[in-house]
Amino acid sequence: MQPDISVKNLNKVYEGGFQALKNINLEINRGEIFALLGPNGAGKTTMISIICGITNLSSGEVKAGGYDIIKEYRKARETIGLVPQELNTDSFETVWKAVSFSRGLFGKAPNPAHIEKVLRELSLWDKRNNRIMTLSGGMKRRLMIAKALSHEPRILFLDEPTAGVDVELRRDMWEMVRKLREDGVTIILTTHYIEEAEEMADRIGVIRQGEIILVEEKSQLMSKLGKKELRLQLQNKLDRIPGELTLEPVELSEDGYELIYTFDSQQEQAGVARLLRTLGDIGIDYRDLRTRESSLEEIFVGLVHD
Ligand SMILES: Nc1ncnc2c1ncn2[C@@H]1O[C@H](COP(=O)(O)OP(=O)(O)OP(=O)(O)O)[C@@H](O)[C@H]1O
Repeated sequence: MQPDISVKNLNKVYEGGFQALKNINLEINRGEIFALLGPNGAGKTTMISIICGITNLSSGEVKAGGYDIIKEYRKARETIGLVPQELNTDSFETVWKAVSFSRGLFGKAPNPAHIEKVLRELSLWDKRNNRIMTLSGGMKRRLMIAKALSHEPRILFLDEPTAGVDVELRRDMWEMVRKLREDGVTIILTTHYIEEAEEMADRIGVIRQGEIILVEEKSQLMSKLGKKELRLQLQNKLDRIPGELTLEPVELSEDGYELIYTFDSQQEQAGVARLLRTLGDIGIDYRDLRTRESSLEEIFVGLVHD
């Protein structure tokens, strides 16, 4: 199957000589939710802007919906809806007019039924005759999405979609993005909230200093790079790790009441069984035991700050 977005050997050098993107290769499949993670200044917005035709590329080839973004700009652009970071929507216009106008910009014939559907899905239907300036911040954000969806794009870019929104709206937006995916829309989002990627993404790409350093299915990423931790609360305090355990990846908590055993998520559980057996053999009792898996956040921090 042809990917919805295809980026080949993409480079971006800004005027002044700063290279913001270095030989990016990436394919995004139809109907997936792809999260692009990276620290500030890594190149996320630059990449999105190039794919959407807002910024020129320096070299390489980019296709959206199968169309070359330079040679077939209009067709490529038509396949894309972009929800930018900035909310630049303070106006006297009504919600309905603003969304209808956005559709017109793409040269598409009016389709009130589609606009109604979009407004209803984004819980903006009741506000359709309200002026934009009277909307709350959260509603303005929904409006940005409605505008991006007005021309029925098959690809939706969300640049930091939930930055600064409250928890409830964030959950609503996640729900909405999932619904869009069910409708077959391909979704690419950049986010600083690792939780967002963890919750929603099918695949995750990590970008650092203009380079894609990893692209992986979320589940594989978690199991490949994730760590598990077993914490044993001891019946009696230990002053140091017993000699029988020195070869194991075990640490003792500062207060001496907890043994912490760390192992790879993929590793089989034999190590745990061996540890518990050894503890039994040398007479160390424990009151409780807990396991914990590392979060995507810990994996991400490990990747970008080494
Ligand atoms: N017009 C420009 N001219 C020169 N350098 C630029 C320009 N725009 C961006 N840059 C630089 O390119 C790099 C990538 O910026 P970009 O905005 O793509 O990062 P980002 O990953 O989106 O960051 P953030 O998460 O902070 O939005 C940064 O070092 C930035 O300073």
